[in-house]
Amino acid sequence: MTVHTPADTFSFALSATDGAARTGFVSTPRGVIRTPAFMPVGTVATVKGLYFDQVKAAGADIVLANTYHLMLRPGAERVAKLGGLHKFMRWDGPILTDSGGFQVMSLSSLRKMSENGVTFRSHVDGAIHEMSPERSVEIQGLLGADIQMQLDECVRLPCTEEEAARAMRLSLRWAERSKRAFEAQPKGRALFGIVQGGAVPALRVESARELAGMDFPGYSIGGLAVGEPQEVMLAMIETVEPHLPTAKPRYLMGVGTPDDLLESVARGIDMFDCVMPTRSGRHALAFTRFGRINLKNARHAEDPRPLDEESDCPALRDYSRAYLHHLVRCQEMLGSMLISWANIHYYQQLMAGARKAIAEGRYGDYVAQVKDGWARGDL
Ligand SMILES: Nc1cc(CSc2ncc[nH]2)c2nc(N)[nH]c(=O)c2c1
Repeated sequence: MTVHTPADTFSFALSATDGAARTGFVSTPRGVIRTPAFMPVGTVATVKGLYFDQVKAAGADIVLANTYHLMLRPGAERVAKLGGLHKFMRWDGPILTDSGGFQVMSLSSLRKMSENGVTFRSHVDGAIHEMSPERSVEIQGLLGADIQMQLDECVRLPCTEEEAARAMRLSLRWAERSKRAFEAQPKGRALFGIVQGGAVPALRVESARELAGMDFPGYSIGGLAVGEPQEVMLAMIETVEPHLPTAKPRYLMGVGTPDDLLESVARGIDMFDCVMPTRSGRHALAFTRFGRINLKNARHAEDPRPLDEESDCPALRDYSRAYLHHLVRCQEMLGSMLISWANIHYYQQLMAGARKAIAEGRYGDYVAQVKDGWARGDL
C-alpha cells in the first residue's frame, strides 16, 4: 500500500489495530515510516559498521542521530554549512534526532541542571556548553532532522517521588519552550513531547495529559529503559497509553530487546530505537529466529551452518558460524560488521512480521510463534 502525502506535511495514519497493538504509517516530506518501526541508531551520523544502503535494504525507513554528539563534533553549524545531515551522511530518508539532555546526563562530566537548561563539559575536548530547550531545537533544525525531540530531563531509576516530580514538571516547562522555539522551523518537520514521571503512575498520567493538551504531532515515552525491570517498563506503558491520543504516534525511547519490542507493540507503541543490535554486533552477539547466539563460544569453531539459511540477508544466510567465530576470535572488524548487519536485519524483519500480523488480526499468535522459535533455540 503506498501512502501519498503533500511534500511539506507530517502526518500519521492508522491502518489496523489488534487489541492495543497498531499498524500504520508516519508520513514525512522525506518518506513514509511503516509502524511498528524499529529505528537504527546512527549516533555520530553513522549506523556503526553498516553502509546506509544496507540499512535501507534491511527494511529501515528512518534512522536516528544524536544532537549531543553532533553539536560537539563536527558542530551543528558546520553540518548546516555542508548541506545538512541527510546530505552529509548520504541518507535521504527521514531522520529523528534526540534533544541531547539524556546524553549529557550519561556522557558528560561537570553538568549543572537549571531552569534555563543544562550546562556541561564536553567529553570530547572539555569545552563548556549551554543547552537550553531553544538551543536544542535550533541544533536539531540546523541538522535538518525530520522528527525532533523536546529537551527533557530523564531521571535515573530508582529515584524518589519528589525527584521524579521535579524532573517531570521541569520537562513540561521545557516542552512549552521547545514547542515555541520549533515554530520557526520549515513545515513538514515534527517535534515530539516526551512523557516523564519515573515509575510513579500519577506522575506519568500528569505528564501525558499535560503534553496531550499541548497538541504535539507525536509523543515519546522517556525515562524508561534506564535499568528498571521489564515489568516496570511495561506497567508504565500501560499507565501512560490511555492518556495519549490514538491518532498520534507513540515512540518508546531507547528500547530494546526483541522481547521488549514485541511486548511494547502489544501495549500500543509504534516506534522504537536502541543501540542493542549494533552494540551487540560489536560484542559477537547475534539475534536470530532461534534466539541469541554468542559467536565467541568455541562450540561454533567448526559449524559450517550460517546463522539462518532461510534469511534473505547475506550476513545471516551466506557466512558460516565457523567463519564468524574465527573473525570474532581474531578481533577482525568484518566480524562486527557482519553480526551488526545480521542484527539490524533481524530487528527489521521482526517489526515487518509484527506489522503484517496486526493487519491480519493475529498478533498474539505471531508473538507466541516468535517466542517459540527462541525457546526451541539453536538446534
Ligand atoms: N532510555 C532513554 C533513552 C533516550 C535516548 S533515545 C536515543 N537517542 C539517540 C539514540 N537513541 C532518552 N532520550 C531522551 N531525550 N529522554 C529519555 O527519557 C530517554 C530515555
